[in-house]
Amino acid sequence: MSLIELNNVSKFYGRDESRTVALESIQMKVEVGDFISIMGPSGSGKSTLLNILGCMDVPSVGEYLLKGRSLKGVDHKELSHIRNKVISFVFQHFALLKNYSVYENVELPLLNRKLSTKEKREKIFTQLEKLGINKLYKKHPTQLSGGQQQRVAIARALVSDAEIILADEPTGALDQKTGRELLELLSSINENERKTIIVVTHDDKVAQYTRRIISINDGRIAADVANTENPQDVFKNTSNL
Ligand SMILES: Nc1ncnc2c1ncn2[C@@H]1O[C@H](COP(=O)(O)OP(=O)(O)OP(=O)(O)O)[C@@H](O)[C@H]1O
Repeated sequence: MSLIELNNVSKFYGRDESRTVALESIQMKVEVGDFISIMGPSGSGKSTLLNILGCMDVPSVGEYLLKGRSLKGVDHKELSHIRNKVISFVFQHFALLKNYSVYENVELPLLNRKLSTKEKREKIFTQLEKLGINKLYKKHPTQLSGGQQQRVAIARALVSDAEIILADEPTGALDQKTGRELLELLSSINENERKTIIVVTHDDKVAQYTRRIISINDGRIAADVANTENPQDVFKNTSNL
């Protein structure tokens, strides 16, 4: 059984003459531990696909199966409950709350959990230490570099123990070196913690860090290939990310 399965999924926006076909007949399986990039030109449907994979949006046609369970007909409230339990998001512009400290930002996914303050604190510091930002716990996002902010966003994604991390252009707002460090971090989280990671990117070099590359064009899957390149080789002779 696959972690996620999309069966013949299409997504339309608008009606009649203004109708846009954002995705058409997508057939796709995501397995536990996959590290996938979704690539394609602007407007090809990458964000729409990520939103559907992340249960932020529902298909117009077709079926979404999560661990074998069809989410057809599941209401908004339950969908958001499932999403909060299983899926975490990392965004290009970090999406941190700027009036909250680093600690409070990472705490957000735990607010509805029945955990003691001590248990929460342990969970939060475990992630902050793993990402090398524990000393920054009192700071606010505006006091941090882009790379540090993205690490906070990753700590927040990991603290909930969600199995799937979806990242939309996670290195888009970072300089090359910081972007590479972040991708190495995601690779190690994928390998060491068996988190399933799906990254949307328009950047070939970002995709080279992942182990499976799905290309979409005009809302259709144009290619779905295993990536056998070793990122270390890809980057040996280039500083371009
Ligand atoms: N809310 C919406 N209403 C109407 N059309 C939409 C909406 N969202 C996306 N679209 C259209 O659906 C198609 C796919 O858009 P999508 O944002 O998924 O592409 P993308 O590959 O993520 O693009 P980009 O790389 O520019 O972010 C585009 O033609 C877009 O104009």
